Amino acid sequence: MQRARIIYNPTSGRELFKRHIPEVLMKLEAAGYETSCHATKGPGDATIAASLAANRGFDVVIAAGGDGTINEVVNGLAIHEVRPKLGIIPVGTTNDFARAIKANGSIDKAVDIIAAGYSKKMDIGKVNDQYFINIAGGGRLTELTYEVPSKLKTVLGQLAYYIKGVEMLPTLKPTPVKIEYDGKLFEGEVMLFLVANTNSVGGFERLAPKADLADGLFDFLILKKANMADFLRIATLVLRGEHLNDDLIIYTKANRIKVTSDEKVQLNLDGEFGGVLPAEFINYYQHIEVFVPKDF
Ligand SMILES: Nc1ncnc2c1ncn2[C@@H]1O[C@H](COP(=O)(O)OP(=O)(O)OP(=O)(O)O)[C@@H](O)[C@H]1O
Repeated sequence: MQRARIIYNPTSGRELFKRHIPEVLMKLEAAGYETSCHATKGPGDATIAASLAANRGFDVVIAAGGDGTINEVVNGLAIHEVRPKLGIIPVGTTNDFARAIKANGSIDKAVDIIAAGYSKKMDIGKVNDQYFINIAGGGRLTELTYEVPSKLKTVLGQLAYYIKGVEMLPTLKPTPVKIEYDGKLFEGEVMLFLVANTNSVGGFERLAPKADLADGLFDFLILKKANMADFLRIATLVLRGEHLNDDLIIYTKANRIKVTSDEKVQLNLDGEFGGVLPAEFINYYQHIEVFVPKDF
C-alpha cells in the first residue's frame, strides 16, 4: 500500500478544509493509499512537515492550502534526492498553481485527480536559497499579494486583492534594475518583473500565456516604467491577453535570470515575501512530479 501525507493549512482561504477530511481520507483509502494528516501551526511549518515526510519515505505528499502552503511544501520536498509525488488540494484564496494544472474547482475534484494517479514532472524555480513553483517577481506592484491581511482574505476572498490593488495605484513608482537573462542585458526602470513557471498569475490566466510547466524555461516579463494612463491601458490589454507586443513590455523565455538594483527591492515568491534583491533565478528542469488530470 502506498503512503500519503496530507499537509494542510487550517487558516487557508475560508478555513473550510478541516470538515472535509473524513471524506478525503475515505477516497484516498479507496484509491489504495494509507493516509495521515498534519495541520500546519504557522509560517514555515509546511516546509518542515514536507521534508520530514520525504525522509520518512512517504510516496505522496498532498498540499491542502493556498499558493503559500504549496510553496512551503515544494521547499520541503525539493531539497531531497528522492522526492515524493505532490498532490494539490486547493483551499486557498487565489489558487494560482491549482488553476494552472486544472485541479481547481472543488476539493472533491482535486482528490479525484490524485486518486486517479496521473502525474507529470514539472519545472520549479530556485532563487537565492528558496524554491518557487508558480511565480516569482519584484517591483512595488508585486508587494500587493502579501500586503493583504489574512483575515480580509478569509472574509472577502480574491476581492481583497483587487481592493488593495486600487488602494495602491497612486503610490506605485518605478524601480531601477539591472537584469541579465540568457546573455542579454536590460538596464532601466521597471514597474515590475515576473519570472513565471505557469500561465496562472494572480488569477490572471493570460499574463504569461506561453508558459510551459515542463520546458526548462521561465516566461520572463518586464513592465517598463509606466504612467497611470499607460498602466490602465496595459491592465486592460492583460485581461484580453494582448499585452505581449506593447512597447512597455519585454516578454521572453529564459532559464537563468539575474536581477540587481541599487534600491532595496523585495521579492515575491508564489505570493509570499521572498527576501530582497540581488537575486538569481534558476530553472530546475522537471524537478517535482505533480498529480494532474488525465487530459492535462
Ligand atoms: N496555523 C497557521 N496559522 C497562521 N498562519 C499559518 C498557519 N499555517 C500556515 N500559515 C501560513 O499561512 C500562509 C498563507 O497560507 P495559504 O497560502 O495556504 O492560504 P491563503 O493565503 O488563504 O491563500 P493564497 O496563498 O492562495 O492567497 C502560509 O504561507 C503559511 O506561512
